Amino acid sequence: MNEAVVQVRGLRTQFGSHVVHDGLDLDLNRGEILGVVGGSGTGKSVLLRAIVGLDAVRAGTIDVLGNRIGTLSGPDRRALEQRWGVMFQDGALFSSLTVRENVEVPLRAVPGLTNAQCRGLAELKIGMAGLPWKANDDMPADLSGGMRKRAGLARALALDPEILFLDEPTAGLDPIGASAFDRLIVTLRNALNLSVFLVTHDLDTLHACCDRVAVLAERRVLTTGTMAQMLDVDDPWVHEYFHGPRARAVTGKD
Ligand SMILES: Nc1ncnc2c1ncn2[C@@H]1O[C@H](COP(=O)(O)OP(=O)(O)OP(=O)(O)O)[C@@H](O)[C@H]1O
Repeated sequence: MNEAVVQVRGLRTQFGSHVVHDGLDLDLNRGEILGVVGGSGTGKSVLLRAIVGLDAVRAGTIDVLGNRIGTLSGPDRRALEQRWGVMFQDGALFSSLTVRENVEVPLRAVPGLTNAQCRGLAELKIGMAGLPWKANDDMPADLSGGMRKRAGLARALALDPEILFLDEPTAGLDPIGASAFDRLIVTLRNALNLSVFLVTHDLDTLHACCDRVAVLAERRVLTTGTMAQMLDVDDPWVHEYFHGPRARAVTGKD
């Protein structure tokens, strides 16, 4: 029996008169890597931001690890935030802090951790994200795009989260860097028993990482299933996406 660590029901989000989601339902099950795909502007990032409480919800409910988003007291909300990590598309690092200091930011909010413990834990997470120790003292501006993403991942892992939210983790990476990042996501999921909500356009990432895919279209989740199941979905966008030339290049099938 699947345990949903994220459960979205009847979600409606909108900015002014622009409705992004309407009646959207989605589950992220414990231990799975769920790929969230959809055309540009279908609301993948807004969905991620709504789940972690950064974008307002007009209707519907979002439960994360049994807690209803939008109803929690300050301390409960902060306690819940410590159980997830978010890696935004550009890494969202503080430009005036070193990589280690960036990763220390969430650790500093934990009562009882000494400076030395924060430092040690930050260095551990930076190593887990696949960065060399030399990167600890680098400023974000000194890093390549791929290294910045790994630094953002290290920060997302800082508090030993149960859920990892990744917004287009391989966007802008060269194919070798992207496939290394894909492998890292799977390795970390397996080692840390993470549940992963992964927004992506990258078909290679879907194939390499994802147990299930959710397709966003028409303001809701149009379909969910395995990559194999996506091949049989009778919808023009889904068909083009999973059977188009780029999909054939990934699978090697005509
Ligand atoms: N803060 C905001 N204010 C107004 N409109 C917004 C805001 N954030 C997002 N939107 C709009 O919501 C829609 C969905 O945006 P979102 O970034 O979630 O799309 P996406 O599916 O992630 O797109 P892409 O694949 O291009 O990154 C877009 O039309 C966008 O312009």
